[in-house]
Amino acid sequence: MTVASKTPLLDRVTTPAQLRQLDPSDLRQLAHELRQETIDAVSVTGGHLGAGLGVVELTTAIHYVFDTPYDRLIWDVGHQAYPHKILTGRRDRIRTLRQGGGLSGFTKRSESEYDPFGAAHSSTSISAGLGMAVASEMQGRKRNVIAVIGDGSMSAGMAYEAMNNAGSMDTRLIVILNDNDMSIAPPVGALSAYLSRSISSSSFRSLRHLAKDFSKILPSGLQRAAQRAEEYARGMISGGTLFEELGFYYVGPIDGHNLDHLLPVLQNLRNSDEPGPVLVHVVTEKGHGYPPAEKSADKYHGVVKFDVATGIQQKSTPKAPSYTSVYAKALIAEAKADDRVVAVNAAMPSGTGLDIFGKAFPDRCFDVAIAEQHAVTFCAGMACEGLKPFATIYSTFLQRGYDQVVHDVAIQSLPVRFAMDRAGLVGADGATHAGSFDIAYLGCLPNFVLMAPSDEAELMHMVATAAAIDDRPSAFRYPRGEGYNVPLPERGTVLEIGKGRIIREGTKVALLSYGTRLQECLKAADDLAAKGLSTTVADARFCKPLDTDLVNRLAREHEVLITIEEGSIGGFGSHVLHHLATVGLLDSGLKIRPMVLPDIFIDHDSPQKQYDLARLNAIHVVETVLQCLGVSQSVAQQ
Ligand SMILES: Cc1ncc(C[n+]2csc(CCOP(=O)(O)OP(=O)(O)O)c2C)c(N)n1
Ligand SMILES: CC(=O)[C@@H](O)[C@H](O)COP(=O)(O)O
Ligand SMILES: [Mg+2]
Repeated sequence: MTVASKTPLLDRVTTPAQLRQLDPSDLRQLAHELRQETIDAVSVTGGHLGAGLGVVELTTAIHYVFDTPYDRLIWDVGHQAYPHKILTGRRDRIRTLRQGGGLSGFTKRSESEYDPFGAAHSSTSISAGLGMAVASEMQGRKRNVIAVIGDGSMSAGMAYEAMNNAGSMDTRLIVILNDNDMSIAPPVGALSAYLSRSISSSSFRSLRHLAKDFSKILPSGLQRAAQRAEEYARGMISGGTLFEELGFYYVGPIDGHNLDHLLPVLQNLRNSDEPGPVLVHVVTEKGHGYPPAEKSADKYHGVVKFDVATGIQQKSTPKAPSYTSVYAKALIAEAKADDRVVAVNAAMPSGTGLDIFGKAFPDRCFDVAIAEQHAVTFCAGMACEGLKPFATIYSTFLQRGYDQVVHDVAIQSLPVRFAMDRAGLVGADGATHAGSFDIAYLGCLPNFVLMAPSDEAELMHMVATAAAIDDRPSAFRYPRGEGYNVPLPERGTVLEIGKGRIIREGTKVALLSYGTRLQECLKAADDLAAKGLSTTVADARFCKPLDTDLVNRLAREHEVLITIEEGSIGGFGSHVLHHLATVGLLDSGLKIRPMVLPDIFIDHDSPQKQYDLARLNAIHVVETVLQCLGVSQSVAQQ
C-alpha cells in the first residue's frame, strides 16, 4: 500500500519556474506544505526555525512573482532562508542542513544560483542589493533586485548607510522590511518602538489604500479588486515617514501572511518602471503557523532536534557549565564588588549570558540592538567617565566594530574590556560565525592586554583581571559550549599581567597552549610520554603582553616547541615566533612549530570534526611533534 504524501503539491514544485506554473489559488496550499516541510526538516537537523516559518508566504510570493534567479533575491542574515532553499532545488538535501557536507544554514553563493549573495552577519542586504542594481543598470540589464531585511537587522548602522545612498539615486531597488517585532530576543531601541507605533496606530494598510499608492501603475482590474477589498481596511497610517525621508517610496504595512495582499503589491512593483528605491513594510509573526513556536518566548529562533507533535526539544543534559554562563557568574561577582562595572551586548542577551547579568543588574546592562560599532564606542564613552564597561560581543561580530576598537579604544588607551564569546570554531553555523581572527586583529594593536582561559575557572580569573586593568583596553576570548567542570571560585582572582604557567614539567618537548586547547595538549603529553618523549605543558594565559621569560625558558630547555591556539595565522604563535626571532633564540637549532587554524574557511560541521580538519586535536599535536623530530610513530614507541 502506498502512503499518501503529506506534501502533494510541493512534491510537484522543485524550482521556482514550476511554482510559477501554479494557479494563484494553489499558493495557500503550497505555503502550508512548505511550512510543514520546513518544520519536519528542522525537527531532524536543528537550526534556525522561527524566522523561516515567518516568511513562508513571503518566500512563496516573491518566487511566484519575480523571475528568480535572474531577478536577484537577497535574504539579510540568511537564517530565514530554509523555505527558500526548499523551493529552489535544494529540497532533496534539506535534511542535511548545518551538518558536515550538507547545506549551509545561511545563503551561500557557492551553494545555489538562487543565492546571489552570501550572508550570516546581518544588515548587508541593502548595500549588496544596491550594488547589484547599479551594476545591472550599467550593464543595460533590466532586472529586479529584492532585499529582504528583518526589523532586528534594520537596527544596524549599515542598513542606514545603504538607504542613505539608495535614497539619493534613481536606481530601482525593492527592500522588503520583514517586521516580526522580534530580533533573537525581543527587539530594543527607538526604531523598534517606531515600527510598533506605525503598525498599532494604523494597523495593516488596505488593498484600497495600496491601490491609491500605486494609482499610476496599478492595472485597472486590480484597482477594482482592491476597492472590493475595503473590508480589509483599518485606517491610514503614517508609518512610512522615516523611510520616505530617506528617499524611499514606502508601501505598507501589509500582512505578510496574506497572499492576497502580498501578490498584488509585488506584481505592481515588478511591473513598474518607476525609478528609485521602494520599501515594502511587511508584518509577520516569527514562528507563524507552528503553535509551539508561536507560544515560545524566543519564537524558536534557534532550536535543537525536536518532536514535531509537541515541539519539545531534545536538549542534552550539560556535563559542565557553559563558558557563557561562567562569564555571567564571574561578571556578576565583579559587579557586586564594584558598582562601576557595566556590561553591553549587541542584540545577543542570551547568547552572551548578559540576560543573566541583566537580571542581577538591570540598570547596568545595555542591549544596544545589532550595533556592534556603536557598542564599542558606547563603551569607550563610558570608560572615559570612569565606568568599567565589558563589551560582550562574539568574536566574529566584533569584526564589524574593528575601526572603533582601533580608533576609539586602543589609540586612546581606554579601559574597555572585550569579552569575546564564540572564540575558535563554532560548529553548525560554520565559517561566518567562527571566531578565528580576533587574536590576530587585536594582537597587532598597541596598548591591548590579550588573554585566553584554558578552562572555565581561568575565565573567572580573567574577568577579575580585566576588571582590575584600568589604564588600557583588555580582551579575553572563550569558546562556545561547555567547560571542563573544574571547581569554580565564588569570584575570580586577579592574575599577574603577562605571566603564564607551567602545568607539567618535561625535558624534550614543550607544548605552549593559548586557550582551551590545553586539554588536548595534556592528552598529547600523555601520549608523547608513553612514547618516551618527556613533555612540558604550559598555559600561556596572555598573548599580550607575552610572557617572554616563559617563552625563552621553553625555547632554551627543549628540543621542540609547539605553540597551539584556536585562531588564525598571525595570532599567538606569530607573537611567539616574532619574539624568538627578535632575541635570536631561533638561531640555535630549536625546532618550533606553530599550530593554528589552517588558511581556509572551515564549513559547518561538529566542532570535533572541524578541529580534526584543522588538525588541532591531541593526535595532531603528537603527529606534529614526531614529524618535527623526524621519527615515525612506530620508532617512537620502541
Ligand atoms: C552583525 C550581526 N550581529 C549579530 C547577529 C546575530 N543575529 C542573527 S539573527 C539576529 C536577529 C535578527 O533579527 P531580524 O533581522 O529581525 O530577523 P528575525 O530573526 O526576526 O527574522 C541576530 C542578532 C548577526 N547575525 N550579525
Ligand atoms: C543567526 C545568528 O547569527 C545567530 O542566531 C547565531 O546562529 C547564534 O549562534 P549561537 O547559537 O552560537 O548563539
Ligand atoms: Mg525580526
